[in-house]
Amino acid sequence: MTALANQACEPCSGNATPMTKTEAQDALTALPQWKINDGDGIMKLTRSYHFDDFVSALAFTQRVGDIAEQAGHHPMITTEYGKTTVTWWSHEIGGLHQNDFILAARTDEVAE
Ligand SMILES: C[C@H](O)[C@H](O)[C@H]1CNC2=NC(N)=NC(=O)C2=N1
Repeated sequence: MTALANQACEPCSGNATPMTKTEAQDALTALPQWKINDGDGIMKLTRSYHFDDFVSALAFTQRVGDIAEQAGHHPMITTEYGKTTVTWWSHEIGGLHQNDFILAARTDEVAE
């Protein structure tokens, strides 16, 4: 498990400050396959994973769901034939928090 994936998540609290764009870009260096998009004005961390079929994409989706439930922090997941897209952000603060980067790293850990 990578150092980032092994970090403890902080409890989600509405009074945390969202990362600045610079802070998010810096944190992104630890997650080279991930992208930051803020098309709707909220910075989000996203990556697509490719699989041979729908069943594999769905099984990965469940593994990500297990990570989320364990952490109490949840992504948006789109699952289709051969592809699962995972997007992390912190709803309560309307942006990115270190928790999102930790959980993105944990997501990479369960992608076979
Ligand atoms: C009550 C519950 O713990 C909170 O609503 C959690 C649930 N999961 C969450 N997931 C994400 N990504 N952001 C949140 O702010 C969040 N809040």
